[in-house]
Amino acid sequence: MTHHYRRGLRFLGARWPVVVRLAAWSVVETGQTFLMGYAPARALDDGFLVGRSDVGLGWLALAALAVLAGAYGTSRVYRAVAALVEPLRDGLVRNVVGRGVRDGDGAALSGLTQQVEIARDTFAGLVMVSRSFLFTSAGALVGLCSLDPLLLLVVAPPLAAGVALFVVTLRPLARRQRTFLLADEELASRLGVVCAGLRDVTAAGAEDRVGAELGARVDSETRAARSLARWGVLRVASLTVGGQLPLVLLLVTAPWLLAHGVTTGALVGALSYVAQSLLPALQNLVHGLGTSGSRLVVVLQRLAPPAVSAQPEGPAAPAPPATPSAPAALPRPRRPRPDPAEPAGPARRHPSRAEPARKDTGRAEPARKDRSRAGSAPEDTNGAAALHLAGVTFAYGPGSDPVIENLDLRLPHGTHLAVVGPSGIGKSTLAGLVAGLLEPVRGEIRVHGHPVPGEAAAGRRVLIPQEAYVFTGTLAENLGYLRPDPVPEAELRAAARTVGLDELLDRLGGPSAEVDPAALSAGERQLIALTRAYLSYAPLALLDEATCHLDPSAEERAERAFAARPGGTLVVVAHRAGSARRAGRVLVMDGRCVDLGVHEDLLDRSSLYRDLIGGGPAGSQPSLAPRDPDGVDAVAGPGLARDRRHVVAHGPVGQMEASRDLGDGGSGGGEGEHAQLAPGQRHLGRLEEPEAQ
Ligand SMILES: Nc1ncnc2c1ncn2[C@@H]1O[C@H](COP(=O)(O)OP(=O)(O)OP(=O)(O)O)[C@@H](O)[C@H]1O
Repeated sequence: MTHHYRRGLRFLGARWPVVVRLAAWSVVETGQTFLMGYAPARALDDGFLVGRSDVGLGWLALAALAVLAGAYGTSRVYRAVAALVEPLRDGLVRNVVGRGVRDGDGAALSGLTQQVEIARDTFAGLVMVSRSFLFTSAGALVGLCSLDPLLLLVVAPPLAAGVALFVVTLRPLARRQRTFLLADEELASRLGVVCAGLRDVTAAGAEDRVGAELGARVDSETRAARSLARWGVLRVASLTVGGQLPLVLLLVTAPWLLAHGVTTGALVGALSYVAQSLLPALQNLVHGLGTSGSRLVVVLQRLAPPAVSAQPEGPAAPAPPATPSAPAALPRPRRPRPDPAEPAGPARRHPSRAEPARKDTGRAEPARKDRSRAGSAPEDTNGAAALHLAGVTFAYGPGSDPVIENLDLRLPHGTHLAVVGPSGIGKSTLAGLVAGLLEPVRGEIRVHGHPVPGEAAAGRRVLIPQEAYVFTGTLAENLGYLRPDPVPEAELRAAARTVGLDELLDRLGGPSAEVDPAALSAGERQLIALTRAYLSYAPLALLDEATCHLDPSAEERAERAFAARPGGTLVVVAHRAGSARRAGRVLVMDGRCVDLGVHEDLLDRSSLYRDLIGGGPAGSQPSLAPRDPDGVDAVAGPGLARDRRHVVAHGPVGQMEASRDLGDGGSGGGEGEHAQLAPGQRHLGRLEEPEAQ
């Protein structure tokens, strides 16, 4: 900080003519301070108290003239201050613009020029308050002395003690003020970054980490504020001792002063000096220097050329942020950093609003570059299913009804499962549970034998939600986002062709074309998200209405692409009937009941499924989402998969418990078992798919 004081003195020294002009006009301004106490004293003693009203009025008129002269002086003072402050501003602007042009950082430049304005205003304020205190106290002390030196004896010691106390506390207080300011700015800038990137935070499952980081910053600001407040008490004490104690002393010692020749007028004049000049000037000094001084130091430190910028003082002082407009930010999408993918706590968010499990897919197992090996998963527990839910129960709150209750589900590698059910029944919740975005209250979920949540499981599944996440960057960056290694262009183009992104890829100008997410349609964003997931090494793909903005043929192409991924397993939260018909298995969710089967069988036995699929002209693509405006009532089209190999289902908890015994005996799966069911009747037992497809 001393460095800044020295620079400040050098700055003032180089402009001594302006400083002299400022002092001269301050003297004119101070004339009114002197007369503020002296004139009433003379008006009383020489005028009104001795019956000479004309003299009294004359002194008062002189005081009024002094106020006018003082006002003129003040206006000239402002000009002189401007002449002092503007060069500072010009110098700072030259400095930051030079840096901005050199570094080519426009955002930082705009932030810094804003700070230059703050520096200029703060500096002007400082010049005004310190100058005002200097000249006001000089005028008042000279006035007191001319009235009676005894008055000086009463007023000067506490004033000196107050100023001394203030000076002593100035540095520690400024340091704390600075720490607080930095903590406050840092918190504000981090909040700015986090708020703008909430989507990314959710996408990365980083709420806990970001929350903890922000919490630590809030705590650090609170600590800084407390420490500042403690030192602020001393500042108030200096004000009390220097400004208010003289008033009290003047009143208490009044009899003694009068007995020692001080006149009534002089006493009134002294009170006027203290109450109207010294106290306000001291107040301004204490508040102005204490607050603006440290603010100026902080801002100057930031604006100073790096070579001369001082290190923050004090052990608790955090490093200043890079700039307010370009703070050290969250990982930017263009240069993604691996993030912990698995949220640790219980249910926190709606999965359909979440983003794909990002880098976790590749990061968990970076060596697995061979797509054909993805499904074989050599590290997986022997014989493990692609997805296994055992007794999974989930509720959104401790007092809420479970959305999913005691669900068992086992999908072998290569399964293509469609999940259907009325709106709000829990399809996205199921996807969120498998994706590790939500944590079951009870039960266990495993992906390729690895527990969810867990890093190994995170590396083996990818969730594509309805809201496709596309960021500003090149198409290749967007598409390769879930891959730890660079994606060869040929592979990228092949994936785009398979999923149905090729047309957009060509239209945008190839993989290196910049993507403006706002300029894309929702369907185009979905195609990008789908291709990105397709390119990932995660063998289990969860499509949660991820194709709802595509037309039926584009949806079919994308789903078939995922279903055909070697070793890949596909779970589709179906948006249209076509998705259910295409899938090898369909899971019908109906509150606490679920029903698992093949499309044809479900049509036979599940009235809910029939309702969801609807009845209409053959070949149409009815929507499974009742709220979907595109939904058309239609019968399931031709070409249905007539796979009746296996159907098992379970009912509500009680029934299921009872049925397990039953089911264990009879759930070997197969047509015979299914044939025993009347249409629409639920088959009670454990939800399980045979390993063989
Ligand atoms: N974050 C949340 N907090 C509390 N309740 C939630 C939350 N997200 C979903 N729910 C509730 O959980 C139930 C299941 O929601 P979910 O989104 O899983 O249904 P869905 O079958 O996917 O519906 P849709 O087809 O409309 O997307 C609904 O009643 C929903 O209101």
